[in-house]
Amino acid sequence: MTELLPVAVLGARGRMGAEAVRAVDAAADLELVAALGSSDPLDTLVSAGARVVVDLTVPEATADNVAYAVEHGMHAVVGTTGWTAERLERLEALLAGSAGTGVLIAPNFALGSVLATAFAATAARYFESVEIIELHHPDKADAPSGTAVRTAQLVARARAAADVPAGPDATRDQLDGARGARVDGVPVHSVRLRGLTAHQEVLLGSPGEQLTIRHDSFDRASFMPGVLLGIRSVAQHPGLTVGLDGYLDLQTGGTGR
Ligand SMILES: NC(=O)C1=CN([C@@H]2O[C@H](COP(=O)(O)OP(=O)(O)OC[C@H]3O[C@@H](n4cnc5c(N)ncnc54)[C@H](O)[C@@H]3O)[C@@H](O)[C@H]2O)C=CC1
Ligand SMILES: O=C(O)C1=N[C@H](C(=O)O)C[C@H](O)C1
Repeated sequence: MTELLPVAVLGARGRMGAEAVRAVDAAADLELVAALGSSDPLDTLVSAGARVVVDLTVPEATADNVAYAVEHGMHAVVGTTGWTAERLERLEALLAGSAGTGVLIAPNFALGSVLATAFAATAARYFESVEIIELHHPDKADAPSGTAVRTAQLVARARAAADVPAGPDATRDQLDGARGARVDGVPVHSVRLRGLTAHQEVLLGSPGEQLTIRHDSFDRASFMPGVLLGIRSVAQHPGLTVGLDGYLDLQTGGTGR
């Protein structure tokens, strides 16, 4: 009989965590050995024998959770937002001393979203203007979304590599925030609206034309194939991978930091 892969979920009683618990439970090759909430001790991960830890918690907790997993030789699959450049650098330093341990930080587990971001990065060099609108449910803790930040970073990277100048913008703001936040120079606008789940539009404009790249997650089920792919693949990808595209055969140039 093939051995089951022991998996723990952190944030197990949250919206994403509860969905991940169900997905792991339903997978014939995985065994859910721990499902932890905010008041459960991390030591449980060791006593339960977890090999892969899935973190779906909050930006304030995720870095310490992942550090604990890495320090104890467990791989981590992370969907939680809030991974700044400084946090990623600290994690990379930690991973340098833990040969063989893999961490996947996936701003978005939905395949359509990963593709939409890749398409946006590909298109970005061909248009004068690029702006991002992300739209989410109003219980979301953070803005802008991790997906929008990642998309803006990859768009900016692609435009810089092709020497595309900043988009034209003669507007003077009459109110702070009217033009959104800038992520690496790309305007990002955040909508929070009851009824929504997770949505994003990348608007690309040039004289006389517009390309809109839109992705919609209508249900958190959309994230589960990506979560399962991450769990099953993370051990084969030692070190840090940012973006599920790092585990897929996409030509985005967007993997890594
Ligand atoms: N990468 C992706 O595809 C997706 C990522 N997310 C991100 O995942 C995170 C969670 O999102 P939701 O489930 O909607 O939030 P949520 O608020 O429903 O769930 C978070 C859960 O984490 C728990 N928690 C807080 N600190 C903890 C700790 N130290 N240990 C264990 N549990 C802890 C909370 O009590 C809560 O139950 C957010 O950062 C969100 O942006 C959400 C959807 C998809
Ligand atoms: O909080 C959410 O819901 C989501 N968070 C992630 C993000 O911030 O990008 C992924 C997805 O957009 C849903």
